[in-house]
Amino acid sequence: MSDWESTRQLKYDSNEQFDKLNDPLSSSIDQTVDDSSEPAIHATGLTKQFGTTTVVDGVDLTVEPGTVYGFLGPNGAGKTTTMRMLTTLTAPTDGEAEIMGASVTDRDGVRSNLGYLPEEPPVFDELTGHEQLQYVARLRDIPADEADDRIADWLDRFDLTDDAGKRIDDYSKGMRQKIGLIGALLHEPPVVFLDEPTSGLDPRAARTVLDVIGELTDNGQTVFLSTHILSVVEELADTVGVLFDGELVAEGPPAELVAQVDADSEDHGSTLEDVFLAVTTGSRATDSHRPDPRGRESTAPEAENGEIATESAVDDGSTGQ
Ligand SMILES: Nc1ncnc2c1ncn2[C@@H]1O[C@H](COP(=O)(O)OP(=O)(O)OP(=O)(O)O)[C@@H](O)[C@H]1O
Repeated sequence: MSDWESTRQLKYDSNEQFDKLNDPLSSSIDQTVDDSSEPAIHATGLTKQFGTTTVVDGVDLTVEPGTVYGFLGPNGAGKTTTMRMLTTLTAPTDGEAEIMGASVTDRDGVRSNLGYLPEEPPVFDELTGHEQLQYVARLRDIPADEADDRIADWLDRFDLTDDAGKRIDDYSKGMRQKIGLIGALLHEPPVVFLDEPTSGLDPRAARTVLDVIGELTDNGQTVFLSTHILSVVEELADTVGVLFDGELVAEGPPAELVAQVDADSEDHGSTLEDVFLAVTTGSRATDSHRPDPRGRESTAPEAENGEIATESAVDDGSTGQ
């Protein structure tokens, strides 16, 4: 086991803005899943700085179509920031990323190919659940008849039919989460980004979400899944990426990562939790030569000061829109 030190744990208010996620410009309907060999998600050197603080640092990743990519990392590692760059909600400071071959700087080209469920579901409290989904369907240019059918099916699937006429203001956290998830999937996007999709859900609803993710990939859709629930990743992910202090410090099929930790510790019976603990202990600032499970030696720069950027340096998310 390594001697890496404990990681810094920085938090911030990451409320998303509904109109940025469901923008009328992002017209989309019946996206045809691209069956070419083009990656669904491809990023090279993806970097984000807030002021002088680098929170995502040169991330390279490739996600093949029809697979689940499990995105792990400690609180404050940069997962949400990475997802916001990949979903065009914030502009990279450096590096490039493509979704289904379209650059994330090409907002219209990308947004039609993706669905995103952020940590805070983008819903209007004053609408009913049904109205909210109709609104999303209109933004996504889904024909009314088709939208009605899809909405009815999803509401039924998530046990929301009887509550669909109630204002979202009166919904529980889990009900809001379900509406947010349906909104992300309604236009059947080729690539879906899910940030803690089972958050607040009861076991039955959480199981439905996991089943749905399996069905999405069966259908050729790609799922980029950020969660702290390792059993979900173990069950679903074809590839796991672990982000730590803004760097992708481990990546591979779960079984391979586990086998590597087994080998390193000369132990058996390691789990994904052991992988997580092994690669996220210590700090990037002090471990410029920590072992890299992807076979690279870290080229981590000197210590960031670890401070949260000042207000003036905060990205308000308006960039890249
Ligand atoms: N707009 C912003 N301005 C300044 N700093 C920010 C901003 N957004 C994020 N950060 C900082 O970037 C770092 C990464 O945050 P991010 O939300 O991406 O982490 P995370 O891995 O998603 O964390 P969690 O698991 O807790 O959700 C944190 O230190 C956070 O304080």
